[in-house]
Amino acid sequence: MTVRFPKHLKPIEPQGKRLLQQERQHATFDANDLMYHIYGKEYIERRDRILRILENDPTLGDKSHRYYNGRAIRFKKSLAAAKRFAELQRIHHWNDEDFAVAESLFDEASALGHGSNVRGLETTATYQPETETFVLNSPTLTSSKWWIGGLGAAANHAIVMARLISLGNDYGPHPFIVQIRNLENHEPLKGITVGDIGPKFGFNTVDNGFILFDHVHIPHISMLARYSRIDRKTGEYITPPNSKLAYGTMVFVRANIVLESCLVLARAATVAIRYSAIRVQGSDTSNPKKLTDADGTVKTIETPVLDYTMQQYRLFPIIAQAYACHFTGQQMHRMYNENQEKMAQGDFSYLADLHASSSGLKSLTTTLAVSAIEECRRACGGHGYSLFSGLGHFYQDYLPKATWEGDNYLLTQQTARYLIKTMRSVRAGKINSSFSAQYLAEYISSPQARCPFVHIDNLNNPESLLNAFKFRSAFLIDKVVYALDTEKMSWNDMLIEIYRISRAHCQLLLVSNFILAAFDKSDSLKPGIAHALQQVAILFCISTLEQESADFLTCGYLSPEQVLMIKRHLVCILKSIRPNAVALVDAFGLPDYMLNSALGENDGYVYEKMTAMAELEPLNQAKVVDGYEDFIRPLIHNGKHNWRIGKDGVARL
Ligand SMILES: Cc1cc2nc3c(=O)[nH]c(=O)nc-3n(C[C@H](O)[C@H](O)[C@H](O)COP(=O)(O)OP(=O)(O)OC[C@H]3O[C@@H](n4cnc5c(N)ncnc54)[C@H](O)[C@@H]3O)c2cc1C
Repeated sequence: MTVRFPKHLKPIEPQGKRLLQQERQHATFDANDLMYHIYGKEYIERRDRILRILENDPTLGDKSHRYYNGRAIRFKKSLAAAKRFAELQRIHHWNDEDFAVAESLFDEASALGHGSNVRGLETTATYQPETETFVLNSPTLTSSKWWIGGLGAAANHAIVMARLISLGNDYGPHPFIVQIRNLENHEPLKGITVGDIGPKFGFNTVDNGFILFDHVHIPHISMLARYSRIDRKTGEYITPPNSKLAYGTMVFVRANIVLESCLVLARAATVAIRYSAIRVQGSDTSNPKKLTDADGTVKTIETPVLDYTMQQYRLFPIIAQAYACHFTGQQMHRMYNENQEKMAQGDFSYLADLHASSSGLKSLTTTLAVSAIEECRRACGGHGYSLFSGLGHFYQDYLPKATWEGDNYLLTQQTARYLIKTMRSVRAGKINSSFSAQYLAEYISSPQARCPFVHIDNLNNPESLLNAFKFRSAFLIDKVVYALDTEKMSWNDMLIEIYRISRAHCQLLLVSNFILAAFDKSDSLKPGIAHALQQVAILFCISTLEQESADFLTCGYLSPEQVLMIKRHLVCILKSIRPNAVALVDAFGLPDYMLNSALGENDGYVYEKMTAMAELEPLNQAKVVDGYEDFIRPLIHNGKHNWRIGKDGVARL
């Protein structure tokens, strides 16, 4: 006997499906048009083709088990999923892009899906010309590699970063590919201590591992030697043609992280916006909600929480951030490709700017995405805390993005170092064509500039908004340069400001790319879409301005009156975006299979899905819980002298 909800009960009217339909009817543009614009037809066709395969697959089709199982079962299922992915790749001839799309749709980190790149500080790889082997050794407990994805239980090989030592010289960290387990029985090879690091906040379907090496010999060919190598016979170190080449790859990885941040922001926003359109609470007496029935009668209903300005203030900027990250990620990919072409011709002039910006953008966009998931969870009220919201595991698994691929605070130092250097060059009269050098030069030529906003309409001018962000960033950089060079402050004393200048520069990049995509190319867009995107771009600028108003006031570019005007205008923009809120998240085109959320799915059957999922809860698979006889009954029956139980089971005094 299991716990079941009475089948005849329905949610109170109006139901979620109708409310979402009404939202969609009121939008000023077609969400599909915008979806095709942002992703392109080819991507959507590819995604839909792969989605059909995944949804119908016996191993990958059903994600419901994720909510009810502990680590051991989920880990085993993730191994099965990884195996199935490999089979599907073979069966359907998926290329790398297909595979990446499939992984993003399945959306659960899996043991086999993650290679590991190991940062080694103390581990050494000492070359022995006489045996033509490197000797891998971990001299201390702290040299143990930790956190390596897929290593704990599954991997047979690892890429190990170790300090390369040859002929008595230490050449610093280099990568080696090392077999770690026996391919017959999966036991660790001699001299290798390897295992799982234990449970984590999230990401528990991945076996992050530790490893130690005790004088393990690996052949000469194990060293990954694209850029630098060791002569097999003599042990001589042969240096890379250009040490900067590896930075190009980092830019590529970070461009993908920015695009992924878009997906994360979009996913959290989709759940929270759709649910907020369905969730009704109280009534906005100044503007009661009306709903038109099929027969034309107009009824007043409770207010969907999405109509409350505070909900809009919390959620609409997240939609805007998602679009900003999308256009910036695309722009980074374009610049990465351009840079690769230039580097192939020996021109490295783009690289420093691109690398610095990519570091700061990784930090900013993943920080935005982490806080957006939590904000969206809270915006869903109590149900946001249920795993059925689809936000819980998603949040837990996304959190480490703020730490890996460069800790988000540490990374900003790379960006700031470049910006500081560029400011010094520009002050010395050396101005190049990079975006950074250009806006720093503008500031130096006019450090007393003030914002020209006098009327609320001026706040819709993208050019003026962009100038405000340029001025604020340049001002902050200039002040840090002054503090370091003239006041002789230490780098450590300036770390807080250093973080701020990276943040300011990267917010400027997001603003600039979004404005470019929404305004400069608007001729190629359908008018409805262009207008909607432009509103969202303005919202992004204004809400960021409002959040960072302390900086804009400090630099003197904005006056307190202008900041007040911005705050008031923000409420107007929220109102103007309100009719398009659901369409704007629909345009992200995230399939239900990926959202895996009772609150956020496309059809709006929130309460039906919550109850159906509650029925699957293991505790509900019996009407009387396991443990009743041992732990609950003795407690209750302790006081039995005070009461009696009737035949109907009802207690009476
Ligand atoms: C889920 C997960 C999976 C991972 N998977 C892998 C993997 O597959 N392969 C792999 O190699 N690694 C992996 N890692 C490790 C990850 O890359 C590192 O944890 C990350 O780079 C941060 O380094 P750390 O832990 O040494 O932090 P630390 O450098 O010790 O940082 C601790 C704190 O000190 C601050 N700090 C450190 N140095 C400075 C400084 N110079 N100035 C100012 N502040 C500073 C940081 O901002 C941070 O707040 C994974 C981590 C996690 C959480």
